[in-house]
Amino acid sequence: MGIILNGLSYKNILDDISFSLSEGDIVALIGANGAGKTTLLKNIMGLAVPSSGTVNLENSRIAAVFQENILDEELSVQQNFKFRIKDKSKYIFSMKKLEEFGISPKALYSELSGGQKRIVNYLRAISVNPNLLILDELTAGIDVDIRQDIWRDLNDYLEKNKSGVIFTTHQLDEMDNANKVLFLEDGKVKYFGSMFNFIKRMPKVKLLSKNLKDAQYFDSSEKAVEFVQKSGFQKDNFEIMKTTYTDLFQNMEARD
Ligand SMILES: Nc1ncnc2c1ncn2[C@@H]1O[C@H](COP(=O)(O)OP(=O)(O)OP(=O)(O)O)[C@@H](O)[C@H]1O
Repeated sequence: MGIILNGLSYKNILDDISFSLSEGDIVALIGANGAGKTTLLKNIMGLAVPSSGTVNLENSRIAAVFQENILDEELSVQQNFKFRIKDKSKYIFSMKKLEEFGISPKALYSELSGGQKRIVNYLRAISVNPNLLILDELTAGIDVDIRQDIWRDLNDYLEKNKSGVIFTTHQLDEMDNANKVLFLEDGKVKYFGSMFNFIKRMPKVKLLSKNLKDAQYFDSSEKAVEFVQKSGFQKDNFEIMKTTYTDLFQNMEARD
């Protein structure tokens, strides 16, 4: 399994995107609203044709979950799966998973909540045993405990199948699951590389103060304290805290 993108551009949305992934890579595709994440995934899937550049998928069996629902609304969940999964053991496995997630196989797909539909879409995707999963906002609008259940299940699948994954999310804590980060800004790659380096290059602490318009970022608490002392901030007028993924993300966007 592998993906190689070479200079992919799409209309005026994506600009000269190149990166490659290999087996077992779990990539967090992040970026602000409208950065081009979904458009990139659709180009990879062949649902949109690049204006220039190439997408090379080597021995990849891809399954995707996009934000739109693609199963038949008027059928039950069970009927939807029966139509799509020919292998009996995979079908039984999917039925078991549905029950683990508390979803009745007999329920009409149209009557499920938005979150339940996404779980069903995810289970349908893994039922075909893909070695590349494309997950666009899989956990959007899903309660935190169910999100954790989905990630536990997905990590279990990945461990057993050595599949690659590209997932988008606005829940930046989900980046913990990734080993690589692809950060898009205005359709361009702002960062592509290991999660480890992504975190390493970012500041460790942030300083908030009524005296500052924006948060200030520092490589160490000592440097933040030095700044506070130099600026003469009063004790109750500032706060120094550890950076979170949200800070990393905002800080990268604010750069250049
Ligand atoms: N079918 C389309 N035709 C024209 N423009 C489109 C189309 N789909 C998306 N766009 C535009 O392309 C840009 C990128 O959209 P895209 O949905 O890929 O962003 P995104 O990063 O996935 O955003 P979000 O986080 O909000 O889902 C946006 O400016 C959007 O308006």
